[in-house]
Amino acid sequence: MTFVLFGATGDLAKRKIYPALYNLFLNQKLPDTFLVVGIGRSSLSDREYQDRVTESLYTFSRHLVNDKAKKKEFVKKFRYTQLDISNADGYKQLLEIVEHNEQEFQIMENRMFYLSVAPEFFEVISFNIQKSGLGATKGWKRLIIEKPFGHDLKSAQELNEKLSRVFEEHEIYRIDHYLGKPMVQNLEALAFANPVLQSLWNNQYIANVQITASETVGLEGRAGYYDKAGAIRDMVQNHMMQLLMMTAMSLPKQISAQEIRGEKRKVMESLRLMDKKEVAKNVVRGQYGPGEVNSEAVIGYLKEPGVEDTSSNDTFISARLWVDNAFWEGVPFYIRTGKRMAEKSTKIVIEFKNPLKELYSKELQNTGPNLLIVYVNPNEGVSLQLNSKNPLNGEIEPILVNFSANKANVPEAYELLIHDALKGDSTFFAHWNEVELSWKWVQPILEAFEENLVPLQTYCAGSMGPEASDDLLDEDGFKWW
Ligand SMILES: NC(=O)C1=CN([C@@H]2O[C@H](COP(=O)(O)OP(=O)(O)OC[C@H]3O[C@@H](n4cnc5c(N)ncnc54)[C@H](OP(=O)(O)O)[C@@H]3O)[C@@H](O)[C@H]2O)C=CC1
Ligand SMILES: O=C1O[C@H](COP(=O)(O)O)[C@@H](O)[C@H](O)[C@H]1O
Repeated sequence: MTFVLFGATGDLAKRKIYPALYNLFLNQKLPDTFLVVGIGRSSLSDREYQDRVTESLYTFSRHLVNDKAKKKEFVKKFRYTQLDISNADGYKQLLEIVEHNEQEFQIMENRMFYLSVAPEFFEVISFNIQKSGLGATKGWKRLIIEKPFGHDLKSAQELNEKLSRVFEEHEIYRIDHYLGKPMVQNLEALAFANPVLQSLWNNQYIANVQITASETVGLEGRAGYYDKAGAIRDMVQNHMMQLLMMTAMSLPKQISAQEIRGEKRKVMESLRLMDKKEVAKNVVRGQYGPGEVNSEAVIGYLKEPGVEDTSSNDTFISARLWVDNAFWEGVPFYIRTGKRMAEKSTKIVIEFKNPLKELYSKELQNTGPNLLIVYVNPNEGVSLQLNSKNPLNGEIEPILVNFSANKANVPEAYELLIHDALKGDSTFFAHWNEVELSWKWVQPILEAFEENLVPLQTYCAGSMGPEASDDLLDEDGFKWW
């Protein structure tokens, strides 16, 4: 297999892709014969490129690089080609290099094209892969692409149309790194391996579902991208919607990529679309002001380097969604995500109905609802909030039954995903249908923001977002957990 990596000198390659490949190599999960052909604009010799790969392993690999011989064997597989992505002629030379190496090292003609470059290059690269003959292999060809997939519904559809001239849907692996997180991959197992949960996973027992992805970081030098994207495109259209699909999907008859993606698609098809005039009733749009995060003073968004002081970009979104199918009719799904919030936490909270409270209101006055909490990041685990009698005072009070996953040596999201793509398993990649349906839900929100139909609420850095976000749940008699 030849792993053709566009963007080989970039940040993602250095932080995620090389360490992931190295860990797969150590665990013997890469094909016996493989070669990585890295592509960038910079001028580098193979040796200089290999040194960069080595440096990335020392800095970012989850395994210590203490076996020098193994490390040497691994980096020997890396070759570098300087190529301007938009220059069609350069791809002929790239084909020659790939073919030469395939022959010399008897590598099977399986080619993985990984586009770790800005999205405006996706189209030209795929076009040139086809035109140069790189895509005409005797084995398989696959494409891994990073987000963002389009800027809105129309641009996503156009991009997909162009990619699908070169790659069939089953050859395209759209990375959403949230789908590579072990606890997200565990969601379906939690349901199918636990009949007790499975039988409760519907509107008869569940009062609401809350999905939070809060971050403490601010812009991290990415103003150029983020100020145009906002939380709505950066997190909601992709990661939050994937978490929603994974939570709301019904158990498929078989655990296969096709069936799971089919169930996710059904969720998206049942998602109630909003008219842009309804957006303000269901979506809260926020931007952080100055404040304190982890006991340190931080500046507000408008003072961040690279951000115009008139920017109305959203750094926080919360929203109420409805999945109009037989399982979820009447159950609100709430999502919230933002930068510069009080804590770094991604979690899914299922709040169960509490019919007994009506009957025993006096006895159960100190109790809480039953909650199932799936901690995705940075902690991984599951908690169940039950009510139990406190032997000290005889009161019935909430208690938490906790399971914390052992994170030692758990593969990182990119490792799991690259391994799946190499095996041809697309279960945890975003299918085009999911991406398109997700943009369909997001599109009226983009338009409402554009036309200023939704007030921009300022929140203090270090808080859990604007008050309006709490009000959204309060209207329905709930609160964020
Ligand atoms: N970094 C991250 O953590 C994440 C990134 N992503 C996505 O991954 C992709 C890559 O991001 P990132 O690595 O951060 O980007 P960088 O800006 O760090 O790297 C961009 C890469 O593209 C190469 N490049 C740019 N223009 C050309 C050109 N004309 N011809 C050839 N090569 C070119 C650069 O080469 P050179 O250095 O030689 O100029 C470099 O290797 C983006 O789509 C981003 O949205 C997604 C999630 C997280
Ligand atoms: O894709 C992105 O995700 C990160 C958050 O990822 P996590 O794994 O740390 O939860 C976010 O910071 C970034 O803005 C976004 O592009």
